Amino acid sequence: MNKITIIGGGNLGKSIISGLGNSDLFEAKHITVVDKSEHNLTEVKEKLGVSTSQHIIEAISDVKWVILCVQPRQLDAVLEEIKEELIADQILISTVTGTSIAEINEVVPKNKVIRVMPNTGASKKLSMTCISANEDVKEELVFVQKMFDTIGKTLIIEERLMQAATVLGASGIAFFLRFLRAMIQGGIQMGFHPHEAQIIAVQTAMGAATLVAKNGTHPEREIDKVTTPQGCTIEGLNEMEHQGLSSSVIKGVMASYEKINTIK
Ligand SMILES: NC(=O)C1=CN([C@@H]2O[C@H](COP(=O)(O)OP(=O)(O)OC[C@H]3O[C@@H](n4cnc5c(N)ncnc54)[C@H](OP(=O)(O)O)[C@@H]3O)[C@@H](O)[C@H]2O)C=CC1
Ligand SMILES: O=C(O)[C@@H]1CCC=N1
Repeated sequence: MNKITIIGGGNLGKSIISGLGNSDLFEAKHITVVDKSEHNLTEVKEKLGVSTSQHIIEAISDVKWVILCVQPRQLDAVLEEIKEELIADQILISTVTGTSIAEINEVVPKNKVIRVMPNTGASKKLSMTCISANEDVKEELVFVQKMFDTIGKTLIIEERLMQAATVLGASGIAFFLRFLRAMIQGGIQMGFHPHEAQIIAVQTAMGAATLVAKNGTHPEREIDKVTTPQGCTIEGLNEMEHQGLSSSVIKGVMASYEKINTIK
C-alpha cells in the first residue's frame, strides 16, 4: 500500500499536500501530516481530509515515503528522532534547503534519499520541482518524479545545482511576486483601483509567461512583438533598464545564491 508521511505541515508542506491530496497517487487517508502545531494540523485535516499526527515515530511506522519538510535548523532534531526507527526500504524525500544527500545519509546511512526542490505553486498544481538523487536510486526516482509531476512540472538535475534550483525556482516565486507588486503599484498611480490594477497585472503576467512557455520562444522575441517603434513600451523598458532592472534582478539572484551556501 502506498502511504506517505510529511514531517512539517508549514508553508511548503501544506502546498505539497494540497496538490498530492488531489492526485490519484495517494488516497487522502494514506497521507499523514506531522507538525508541532495543532493549528496547522487542524487546517490540513479540515481542508484536505488527510490524516494528522503530532507523533513522528507513530506516523512513519508503516509508510514507504517520508517527506522532510522542516526548516534547515530543525532537520537535525528530526533525523535524530527518526534514525533508529526507520527501516531500510523507507525512502526519504528532502525539501530542506542547503542540506545534501550525503549529509542526511551520514545520520541515516541505510535509507535512500531523494532531494526535491518544489515551490509553493504546488498548491495550485503549478510547482516547478527540481529533483536529484544518487546513481543507485533509479526506480524510486521514477516514482518521486511522478509524484511531483502531479503538482506541476519536474526536472531531474545534478545535485550540485540544487542550490541554484532553490534560488531560481523556489525563491523565484517571491522574486516574481515582488515585480508583480510593483506593476500593481504603477497601475494604481495611473488611476486604477488596487483590485483592478491587480486583475490586469496578474492576467498580463500569466499571458507573458504562457507566451514563452507555449511558443518556446526567448522572452526578448516576445518583447519585440510588443515594442512599437518610438512607442510607449520601449520607452518604459529603456527607463527600467537605465534604472538597473536586469542588473538588480541578477544581483538579487546572486545574493540569494551566496546566502544559500551559508544556510544550515
Ligand atoms: N516555503 C517555501 O516556499 C519553500 C521552502 N523550502 C524548504 O522547505 C522546508 C520547509 O519550509 P517551510 O514550509 O517554509 O517552513 P515552515 O516553518 O513554514 O514549516 C515547517 C513546519 O515544520 C514544523 N516542525 C518543525 N520541527 C518539527 C518536528 N520536530 N516535528 C513536527 N513538526 C515540526 C514547524 O513547526 P514550528 O513552526 O512550530 O517549528 C512548521 O510548522 C525548509 O527547509 C525550506 O527551506 C523549499 C522550497 C520552497
Ligand atoms: O527562503 C528560503 O530560505 C527558503 C528556500 C526557498 C524558499 N524558501
